[in-house]
Parts: sequence; C-alpha cells; structure tokens
Amino acid sequence: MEKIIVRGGNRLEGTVKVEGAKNAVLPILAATLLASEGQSVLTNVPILSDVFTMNNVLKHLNVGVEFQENNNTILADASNDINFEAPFAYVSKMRASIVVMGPLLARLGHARIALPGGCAIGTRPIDLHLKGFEAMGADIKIENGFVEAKVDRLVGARIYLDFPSVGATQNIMMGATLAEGTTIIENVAREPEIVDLANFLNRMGAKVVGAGTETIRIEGVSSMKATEHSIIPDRIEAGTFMIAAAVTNGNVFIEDAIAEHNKPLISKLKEMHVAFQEEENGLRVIGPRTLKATDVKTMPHPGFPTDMQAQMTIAQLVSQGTSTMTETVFENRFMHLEEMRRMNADFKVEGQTVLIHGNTDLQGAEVAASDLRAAAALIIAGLVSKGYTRVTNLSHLDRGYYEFDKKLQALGADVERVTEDEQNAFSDSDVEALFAK
Ligand SMILES: CC(=O)N[C@H]1[C@@H](OP(=O)(O)OP(=O)(O)OC[C@H]2O[C@@H](n3ccc(=O)[nH]c3=O)[C@H](O)[C@@H]2O)O[C@H](CO)[C@@H](O)[C@@H]1O
Ligand SMILES: C=C(OP(=O)(O)O)C(=O)O
Repeated sequence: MEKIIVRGGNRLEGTVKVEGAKNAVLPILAATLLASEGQSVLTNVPILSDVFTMNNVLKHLNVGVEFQENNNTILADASNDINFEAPFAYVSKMRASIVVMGPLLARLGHARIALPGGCAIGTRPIDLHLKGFEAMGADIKIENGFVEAKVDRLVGARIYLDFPSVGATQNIMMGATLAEGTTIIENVAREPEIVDLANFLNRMGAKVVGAGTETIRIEGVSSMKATEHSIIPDRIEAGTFMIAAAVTNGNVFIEDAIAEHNKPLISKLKEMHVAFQEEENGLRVIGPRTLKATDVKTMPHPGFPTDMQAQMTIAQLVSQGTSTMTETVFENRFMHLEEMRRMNADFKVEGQTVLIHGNTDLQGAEVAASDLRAAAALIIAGLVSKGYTRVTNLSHLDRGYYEFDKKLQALGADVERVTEDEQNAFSDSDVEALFAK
C-alpha cells in the first residue's frame, strides 16, 4: 500500500495544467457504444484508474478499445456485435459503469448490469435511471444482484426526474438517442459534463437540444456514427488546485481552467478574499494571508458542487472565524473530517451541516482517505499542517487525479509518494532527508 507524505508550510507557486474531466469522459466512453459504424476518437482523455475500468467494461462488451496514453487519446470501435452484460467485477469498482445501460438498451434492447450499490459517500440508488427506462417501455427486473432491462425498441416519453441526477440524466439521454419518437426529460442535471456528452452525441448524429438547461429534448434517430471529440477540462481538478493555492497563500496559474464552469466555487473563494485573474488559457489564483470564514451549501449545478465539498472544508478550517458546510447531495460525505480530528480539526457535525471553527493550528498525522475527494482534501490539509501528514488509501485518489503528488511538487510543495516498505523504513528525520533531495 502506498502513502503520500506531505510536509506542510510551503507556499504554492507556478503553473499547473488540468486534465480532461473524469466525469465527462466516463459517460462519453459509454456513448461510444451507440456508434454502429466507424471508430470514435476521444482526445484530452485523463489517465485515471476509472478510465481503465470503463475501458475494461467496454472491452467486455466487445468494443475494440485502444488507449494511447502518450497522447491522451482513446480509439473505440463498437461496430461489431456487442454484448449486453456488465459484470459485478467492473461495476463494483466504479458505480459510473451503470451509464452503459442507456446505450445498451438503445442499441440492443437488452442490458444486464450488476447493481452498483452504495459507497463511502452515500447509498446511491438508481431508481431514477430505471423509472426513465420503464417510462420508455423497458421491462425491468432485479434478480441476483443484477438489473436486467429488455425492450424491442425504446419509445420516446416525457420523464420528470424527482432530483436532477447526473447519472440518470446521462443514461436516459443516451437511451433516448436511438428511441422511436421524442423524449422530453424535465428537471435534468445541468452540469458542464452533461453538455459535453450532448455535444458528443449530436456529433454522432443524435438530435439532443437543451443540455445545460432544466429540460432536454431528444428526437430519436435510427443510427449513429463514430466521431471525434475533445473532452472538456476537469473543473473539479481545477477547483482542487484553487483551494490548494487559496490555503497556502499561493499564486498559481491553472492552465485550462474554465471560470464559467467553476462559478459557484470562485464566488465563495472570493468571499474568503481569494483573488482571481482570468488569463489566456486559464485562471490565476492568489491566496490571501488570511482566509475569511464563509458558509457553503452543496447543490446540483449551478450550485456549489458536492465534489468540492471536502476540499472546501479544509479552507474553512484554516479561515478566520466560524463557517458552516451543508451537504445536500449525498447523505454521508463528511468522513474526511472525522479523519481530520487527528489533525486537530475543530468542528461539530449536526445532521447535514457541519459547524467549522477556523483558525485552528492543524497538525500532521496519519490519515486514511475514504473517497476520492477526501483523499485530495487530506493532502491539501497536509500542505497547511505542522509537521508530517501521511495519507493512505490512495486508490481513491488515483480514480480521479493524475499525478497529484507530482503536480503539487512542481508548485513547490513537499510531497512524496512512497511504497509501504519505504514508508516503514522512514523516521521523520529520514523523511526530512527525502524532502532535502
Ligand atoms: C461519474 C460522475 O459523473 N459522478 C458524479 C455524479 O454522480 P452520480 O451520477 O452518481 O450522482 P447523482 O447526481 O445521480 O446523485 C445525486 C443524488 O441523487 C441520488 N439519486 C441518484 C440517482 C437515482 O436514481 N436516485 C437517487 O436517489 C443519489 O443518491 C445522490 O444523493 O454526480 C454527482 C453529483 O454531482 C457527483 O458527486 C459525482 O462525482
Ligand atoms: C463522487 C465522485 O465520483 P463517482 O460518482 O464516480 O463516485 C467524484 O468524482 O467525486
């Protein structure tokens, strides 16, 4: 098991480039299943374990997949006969695998997917996805840990989502592309990743309008062709570096960051006295000497993103004054804070809200990441803590951050990723020597 060791105290300075968005590329990879002709070419693809998992799902479904890591490109060819089953081995690794259901139902009229189950951040049901497919005529059964859906051809319908679920919006939207007639989905998710998916689908020959608004209308077509597409930059990775710059009194240029995609985060950080400058191809973030406390509530886009909640709580912990963080999207996303108690964090959880007493002197400790964003948050906490922080459970980090340790190092942070054997051999003075190299 590897660990990331952080020695706190350095100011971050320099340039960091963000990768393509994990949450955009995963549904777009699933969408390649819809092309019965040609080879999809996806560029700006991040090298992440989630992408390898989705590639494996596609290969299992008989899609030819080639990941050219040297130029962040994936070639995907779904022109052969495809299979209908996504097994537990993949779905249990990554819940986002469920988004192959819409494309499989659209293309084959048959999908059998292992049920994804919950995770450290919440229960994560898929009822809204299934309600949508049922409204479009699919017959759905849940048996032996699998959800199986069958239909001759999906038929367009009017579907209202009780909650603007990102995955349900994507799944139903993809299912509707090859359905008979028109589908109208109301109260949909409006995240930039939904718009990126709709753009890709339209380039493949689909007729999707309204992505980015509350209602999406899809006119079914009879077939779709492979196309080329460049994945949008990862707003959550960009946001994570914004927080890292903010808390370290840093001055960091985030190349490829799109301010429009991170409006709610930028607005909150400005309230905390962080300065932003839009420059060509990116955004400069300048952290103040002292951050001001602020109250934050996560909401579906364009509200404050739940995927930035953990990182934001670190900024709140080092702010002057008392802040609140209210999590409304997932029911259990404060696990990182419980780990942070060992780093001297001062907070009180009351239901969905946590009261954060800022201005605490954080202290390095050994902490375990419970999910992807918790991992990034704990590493950022290490940047502003006294002494050494050791973060374990890095498989979570690798799901969504490419070379996070190296990118922080390039900005001047003392961060090292070590194997367990190396780590066991290290006393603090050995680690000191490691950073002195
Ligand atoms: C791969 C990907 O893009 N993941 C993102 C996606 O996850 P994901 O698509 O899983 O998130 P959803 O928007 O679907 O989930 C939001 C909330 O809706 C609930 N829900 C969802 C579906 C459903 O059928 N029934 C139901 O009750 C969930 O339990 C959760 O409480 O959006 C989340 C919310 O922005 C982000 O945190 C994830 O990073
Ligand atoms: C929660 C996340 O991803 P997933 O939906 O894949 O678990 C995330 O990206 O923070």
